[in-house]
Amino acid sequence: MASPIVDAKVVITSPGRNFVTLKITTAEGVYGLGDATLNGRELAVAAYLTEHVCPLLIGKDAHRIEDMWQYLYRGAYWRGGPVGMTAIAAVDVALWDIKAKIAGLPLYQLLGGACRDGVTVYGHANGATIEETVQEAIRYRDLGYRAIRLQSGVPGLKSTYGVSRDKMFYEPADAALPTENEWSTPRYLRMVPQLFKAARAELGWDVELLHDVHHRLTPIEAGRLGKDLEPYRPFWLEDAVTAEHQAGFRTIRDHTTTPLAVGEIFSSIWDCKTLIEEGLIDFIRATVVHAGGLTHLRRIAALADLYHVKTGCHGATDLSPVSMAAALHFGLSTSNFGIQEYMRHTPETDAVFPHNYGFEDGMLHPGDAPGLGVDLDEGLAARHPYSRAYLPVNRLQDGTMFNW
Ligand SMILES: O=C(O)C(=O)C[C@H](O)[C@H](O)CO
Ligand SMILES: [Mg+2]
Repeated sequence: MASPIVDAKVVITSPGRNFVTLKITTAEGVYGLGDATLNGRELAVAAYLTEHVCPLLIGKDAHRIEDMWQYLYRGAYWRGGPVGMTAIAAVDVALWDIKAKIAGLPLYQLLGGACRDGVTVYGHANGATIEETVQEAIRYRDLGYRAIRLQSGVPGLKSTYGVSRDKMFYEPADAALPTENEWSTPRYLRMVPQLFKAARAELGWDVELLHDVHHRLTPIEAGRLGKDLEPYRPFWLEDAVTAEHQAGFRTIRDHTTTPLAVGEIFSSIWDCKTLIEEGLIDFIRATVVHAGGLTHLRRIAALADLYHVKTGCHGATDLSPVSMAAALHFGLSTSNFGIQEYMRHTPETDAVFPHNYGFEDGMLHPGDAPGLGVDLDEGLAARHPYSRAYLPVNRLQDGTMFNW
């Protein structure tokens, strides 16, 4: 039985940070939500959806999710890219939400059912110094986290990626024009092994420790860091080199057994096909909102499974609760799930997006409400108008423009 789409609209709200949400409604009055947030470029996706995608949806059958995906991807001559793939993701997730609501089942049941008790997540411990970061990691462990990402300030640098004032709610998109960060690879490479040594001494070995390089090393520098960290058995080293320099991962692999993760900025399976097939990575971080939705992320995971690569989806605050819920339904039902990033949203964001998922004992569970289990309070959303916010840019200490 068909469920014709009668409305598709974009809601932009900023309860502390910007979010773009697509709401699709069917003739029966069932609606589904899809996240379309692309940090710092939100209005580009909003316009793409409103001007070029929403008109295509009206009258189409909401149940034909695969066909809709192919229509929007293959049917568009200009394929791929973060803006287009985020827009497709929003449609895709909203349609899965609708289908599961109509079926009266939590979405993970339609994706094959649970294959684990919950979705193990990692939290973010950070501090201005190694001591502060380790104290934060202890706090996260005491909150029940079994996996913790460690990011610390670097002596001699006035600011560093991953270190924030507010410890629970890290928000890098912090200004109406980009903040300028400062970077020194030698200073950083001296700090990280000391951080892991101190963390293992205090936390022991029962907790997984992760680290995000945030695209800042050359392959040989990353190989050196991976080797230096081996004694402390990190769960992964993330984005060790720029994501587009795929051959760089071969060099890193030649020098270290530290597991490698990449992919939060990937838009499609084509961005990670070689990395997966050639065994150059251990975790693929492609995420539901930026890689074409659940339909496409499941394809990526299926390819990765063949090569023993696990998922480790991006889950920063710029992925709205709609994306977090979709990631949890996906993680619960995907056999080669590895870990899920979990940066908590602020209470203001949670109020705009009331949701069913909950954290217990180091794991999130999406809950058993039909669909995604997330709603959008449009009245409240309207009280938080869009406010332009950029991610920072980064320069070396001599002023050279660098990767952020
Ligand atoms: O969460 C991570 O691993 C990140 O690297 C966070 C990103 O910088 C952030 O989501 C960019 O929008
Ligand atoms: Mg990252």
